[in-house]
Amino acid sequence: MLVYGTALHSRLLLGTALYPSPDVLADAVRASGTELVTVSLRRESAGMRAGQAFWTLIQGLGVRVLPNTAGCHSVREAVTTAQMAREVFATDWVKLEVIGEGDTLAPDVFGLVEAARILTDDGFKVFPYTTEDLVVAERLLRAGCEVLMPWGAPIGSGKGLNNPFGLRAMRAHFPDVPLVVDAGIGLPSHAAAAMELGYDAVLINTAVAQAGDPAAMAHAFRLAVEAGYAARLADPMEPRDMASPSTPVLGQAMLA
Ligand SMILES: CC(=O)[C@@H](O)[C@H](O)COP(=O)(O)O
Repeated sequence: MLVYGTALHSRLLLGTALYPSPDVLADAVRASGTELVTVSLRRESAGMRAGQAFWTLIQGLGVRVLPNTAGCHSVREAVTTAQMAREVFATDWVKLEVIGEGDTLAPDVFGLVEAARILTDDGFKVFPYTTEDLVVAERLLRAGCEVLMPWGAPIGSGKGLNNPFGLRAMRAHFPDVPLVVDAGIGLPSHAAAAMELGYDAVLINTAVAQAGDPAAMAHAFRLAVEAGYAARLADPMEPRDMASPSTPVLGQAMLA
């Protein structure tokens, strides 16, 4: 996947929150084969000591970092958090979340577009966490975003792809824009389904971090993402309503 001029070979993006320990997180990152992990500035700056240890751990893993504005509920908060993250993590990439509603953690798409415009004008490479709404998607592209990250389902829900039709429409409408399903994926089969729809990558946190064996689950997601991507490249058959014999019969059997 080429995003903001950078080639990412792994199509699995991993969140770094909610792991039972730093060692488990490190094992999961390695098992996932990811090249890009998202980190929350708010979490890392909560305790200076812990923040520094976490940052040292991430740097040792040799992966690229995508700071996020998780937990921000206003444009101002998201923009300020992104600007601080740029200093702390020394990158102009930012996963932009502007949360609009507490029960579903649905994005505030109006605030998202506004914040995306401010940040791209300020030189950021914005990865917006959005819905599958095509109008919002157009506005985000016009605001300077070169990648879109629609939700699969609410963050942390593990529900999978709530609206495969909407995600399919988004893929068809933006054939050349890198698209990443972000949030709500609970199982490797959900990730494979996203890739089979033609998505370029998936971003997963909770389903790996909260698994009984996060490293094993990270490996399972890695395989699923590769399988789904390979299936998409292999041009899957179209489903049909009626049966179609898979063993065509020509002529009649010669029975004595
Ligand atoms: C960490 C992060 O970026 C999350 O906000 C992201 O949306 C992942 O969601 P899940 O935890 O549902 O995988």
